[in-house]
This record gives sequence, C-alpha cells and structure tokens, in this order.
Amino acid sequence: ALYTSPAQLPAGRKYDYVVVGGGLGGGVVAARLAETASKNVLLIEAGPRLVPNRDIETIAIPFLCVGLAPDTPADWNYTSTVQPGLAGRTIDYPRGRVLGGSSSINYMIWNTGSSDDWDRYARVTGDSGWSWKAIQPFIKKVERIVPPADNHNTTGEYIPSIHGTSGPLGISLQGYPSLLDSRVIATTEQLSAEFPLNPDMNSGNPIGIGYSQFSVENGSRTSSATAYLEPALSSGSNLDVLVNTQVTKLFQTGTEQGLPAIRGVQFAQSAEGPFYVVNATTEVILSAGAIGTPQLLLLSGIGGSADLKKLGINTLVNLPDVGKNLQDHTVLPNIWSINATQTPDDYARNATLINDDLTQWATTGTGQLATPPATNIGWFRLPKNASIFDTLTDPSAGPTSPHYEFIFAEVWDSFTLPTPTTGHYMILSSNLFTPTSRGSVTLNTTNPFDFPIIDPALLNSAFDIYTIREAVKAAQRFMAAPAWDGFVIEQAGNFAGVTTDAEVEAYARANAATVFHPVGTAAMSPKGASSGVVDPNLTVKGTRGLRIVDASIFPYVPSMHPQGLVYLVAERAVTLIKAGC
Ligand SMILES: Cc1cc2nc3c(=O)[nH]c(=O)nc-3n(C[C@H](O)[C@H](O)[C@H](O)COP(=O)(O)OP(=O)(O)OC[C@H]3O[C@@H](n4cnc5c(N)ncnc54)[C@H](O)[C@@H]3O)c2cc1C
Repeated sequence: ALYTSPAQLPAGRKYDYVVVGGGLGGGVVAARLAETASKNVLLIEAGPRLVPNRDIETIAIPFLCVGLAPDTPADWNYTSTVQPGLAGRTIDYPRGRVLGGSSSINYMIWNTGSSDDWDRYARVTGDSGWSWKAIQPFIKKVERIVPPADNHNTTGEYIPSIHGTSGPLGISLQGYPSLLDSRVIATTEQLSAEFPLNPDMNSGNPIGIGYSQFSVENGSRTSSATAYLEPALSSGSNLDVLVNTQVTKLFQTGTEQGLPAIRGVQFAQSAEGPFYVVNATTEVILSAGAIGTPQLLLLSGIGGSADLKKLGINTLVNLPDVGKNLQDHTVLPNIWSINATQTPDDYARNATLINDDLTQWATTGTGQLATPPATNIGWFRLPKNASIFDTLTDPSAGPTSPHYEFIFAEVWDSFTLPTPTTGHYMILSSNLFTPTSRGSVTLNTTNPFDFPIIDPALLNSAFDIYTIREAVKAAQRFMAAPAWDGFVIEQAGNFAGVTTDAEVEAYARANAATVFHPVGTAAMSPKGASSGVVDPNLTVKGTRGLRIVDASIFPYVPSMHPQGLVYLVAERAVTLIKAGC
C-alpha cells in the first residue's frame, strides 16, 4: 500500500527487505522482491508520488522533459561546486526527487551499453556475471519493444532479435520525423567513412549513427514508477511504499562473523523530526542514487575515517572510497540556424500551437509532444592516431566504447539561452562520454537535510578538453556534408563564429554542462579488495545485511546513457538477492 506519512505504517509489520530510495534502482528491486508472496518489502522515498496527468502532466509528456528540472518539485535542485574546467562556473545538478527518481524526470534515451564496458566491469570486479554475454538475459527481462508514437514502420531502424518483447518497460524508436532525419541519414552515406550508419546502437557495438530508442510507450514516459512500482502497488501486493520521507541514517543492529550488521533504518519528514526506525529482517537495500547513497553512507559512519572524524562522526566501517570516484558525462549543445518555416521552437512563441499539441497529446497520446526532442544519436571514437594518445593511454574500455556522442534535435539550446523571438534552429550536441576527470560527493554538515557538496569535476583533465574539442570539430565536419546545403545557414547563439581550437576550447568551458549521469561514488571492486565500496554482488564491504543497487556502483561511467544499465544492474541484483548471494 502507499503511505504518505510514517505514522500511517502498519504497527508491528515486519519487513524482510527495506529499500531506501524509490528511484530507478530502488523501484525495480522493491517491486521484484515483492513478487515473492511470502516477503514483505518496505520502500522509503524522499519525494512524492506524482501521478502523471493529475499532479504533474509534464512527467508523462516526452517532449516536455527538459522542463522537469531544475527548480521543480520533482528535482532535488542541487548545484555543483565551482568547476575549474567550466571557467569557474557552478552548474545545476538535477536528480529526481519523486517516485521513479531520475527515471521520472530523465530524457528517456535508452541504451544498454557497449560490450567492452560490460566486459571491463566483469574484468575489474573479477565477476564474469557482469560481462556483456552474461547480462543479455536481463535485457530481455526488462524490455518490451513497442511501436513508436507515430506508428511508423520501423523496419531497418533496429534489430528486433536482440530486444526483449515481454518485459515490464515499454521501449520505442524515435517517433515523429523531424526536418533533420533524412539529412542525418544522407550524411551517413556521403561521409560514411567517418560517420557510418549503425543498424542498432544497442547491439553491444554502438559506433556510428543510429535511430534512437526511448523509454516511451503509447506516447508517454515509461519509468521504474510506471513499469514496476505502480503495477505492484495496484496489484495490492506485499509492497509498502512510504513517500515524502527521507532516510536520515542507517544503523548497526548486531554483529555477524565479526562484522557489523546494518539492518536499521532511521527516517523522518523534516530535520525537526519526529524520527522513526525500522529494522529489516533480511536486508537493507540502499538505492538513493549516486549522490544520495554516498551521503547516507557517510552520515551513517561508513566512509573514510579521516573524513568522518573531521565532522565528528564515529566510524562504523572504514571505507575511504565512499563518495570518491564521481564520474559524469559533459554535454555541449552546438546551435545552427536553419531554413525552416516551423519547428518546435515555435512553442515558445505561439500559445495556440502548444495548446493544440497538448490537446492532441491528452486525447490521443500522439503528435510532436509524444516523442522526446532528440532524434538520431551518434557514437564515435577518436582516431587511433589522435595526438592525445602520444602522451595518454586510451581511457575507453575498448573498440566498442565511444569517446563522444552526437545528439541531434530540431530545437534551440534552451539550457543556456532563451529562445530567440525569430528564426529556426537545430542543435548537434557534442558530448564527452569517456571522461578521465574524477570528482566527489562529500558531507557539508551532519544534518541529513542539508545538501552534500557535489564536485563532478567536468572537463578537468587534458583528455577531456581535447576530446570535447575534437567532438565539436567532428560536428562541424558532419554539418559541412552536401546533405545540409541550403538547409543550414550558420552557427548560432554562443556557437556563432567559433572555429579555431582556442575558440572551441573557450566555448566549451563557457557552455558545457552535465548530461546528468553521475556514477561511481560507491563503486564495485573485487571481493577482498581494500579499494572500492561494494563487492561484485553489491554488498557493502565490511558489513552484513546491506547492499547497494543504483548508479553509484559502476567503477567506470558507462560510455552511453546509463539508465538502461541501471535497470540491468537492478534486475541482476534481484537475482543475486533471491539466490542468497
Ligand atoms: C534531467 C535528467 C536527464 C537524464 N536523461 C537520461 C537519458 O535520457 N537517458 C539515460 O539513460 N539516463 C538519463 N538520466 C540518468 C538516469 O535517469 C539515472 O542514471 C538513473 O535514474 C539513476 O538511477 P538511480 O537508481 O541510481 O538513481 P535515481 O533514479 O536518481 O533514484 C534515487 C532515488 O533515491 C531517492 N533518495 C535519495 N536520497 C534519499 C534519502 N535519503 N531517503 C529517501 N530517498 C532518497 C531520490 O529521491 C530518488 O528517487 C538523466 C537524469 C536526469 C536527472
């Protein structure tokens, strides 16, 4: 059942599992564990349950995803520290604070990772269960490929045999065609050596340009809330979900084999309390995400003892890597003006247009709003002879792991600048996906309701600035193909006139931001290793009864959009938990 206040929880009910954080990882784990009729599961989520179309329409509407953060009730509204790599700017650092977590506010791009990324996870953890081959059954377990929003014939846009057809999460190809699509595909023919067409970017080898896949079904967002939690709640299962309630601490409930058993969970709705506690009889699963998870571990005395001491926190388990190793991708949306008479930029200028499209979406689930703004996506590697490799080794996991990404969208970059009152625009983002910079999440105070200090360290290494610069130059080469003649006018906005290496670098530092993919702050390492935070089975080192299932466990940031990989981690975690591993 759903509870909005701790006082409503059924008195005396024992929970086999307590899941902390009802986001992507936590939503999957809680719903799956509750499939076992004899197990009681409690999920505690800081944010509200926002019902699409009742409380907040835009969660469901794919095209309006960019309006879900920052500064909304569904976002934690974090801000980064001053970023030296971004010309001393601070940036918004969105994270979903709502049932479904960031899967309820993300941009829905669906990737399942490169085979080399997965094989590296297997290699560095010593667990072949994380290999690309071993992870395949979980793709089928999660996915259910459904028709795109416009019901077009998708033959040739993906490889059906490698996808799931019966999982809970509806996934579809990009919907309504944009003015860019045919030109992008023509460019893959004209410049095929550098920018080939890829028949399916989710085959394990994403390199090239592919048709995008999204967590969208019937023109609406799919998330861990819509696909896992809401069905579990409405089936009246043994899953209890407590929303609007923040977990403030995990605590020791006993000692097993000389190790602290951490099965106690403290929670409250405000810093003033009242504070409540619950003990899991089997396991606590921490799924508060790459920011919330290290924050909660540190508040609970699980972290580097030197850091904890400074804040007056007693060390329960000395794990110096908690909150370290934060990795994120960097977005850089390059704008071009285009010859067009109508694009979605007109939504910002014409109330009738957006109202008509909202009505169409609400009545039929169709129209421009039924598909996210991104169209095709491309994944590329620096050439083998790139000068950066004279001095640095390639940080990617292998030949199927891209260094950078292109995202096409038929819109102005509304992140950094207001949409101009005239003209039509497109963006070709050049995004860094194999960063070598490493940041951190640390505590600011011991008050769990205060935000932690978040330093994603974007563009903070020679490799990172080199690669994003080369990605911008690749985007310029792409747009110089004959396919764009007469359509593209010129570089626009902050990108206007940017040509030399020095100009590109200054432009990148002044305009880049996060792609919203923090990971790595409670990373996996081999069993017995003194580095890392969790063992390959995701249990927290040096403890009993505590496991982490969210994006913080990746030792390296995936070189693609991470939500698909987090779903796969969560599904495998369920298998491990059910098997008692
Ligand atoms: C704006 C945005 C756009 C994105 N776009 C994409 C995309 O297009 N494609 C893609 O693949 N990925 C995208 N991502 C990233 C993707 O959504 C995340 O990687 C993924 O959701 C991470 O899952 P998680 O379980 O680790 O964390 P989350 O999904 O963030 O869940 C963590 C949950 O824990 C809750 N929580 C935190 N602390 C506490 C506490 N103390 N007590 C109780 N609850 C707590 C949070 O409120 C949240 O619900 C995007 C993310 C954002 C923010």
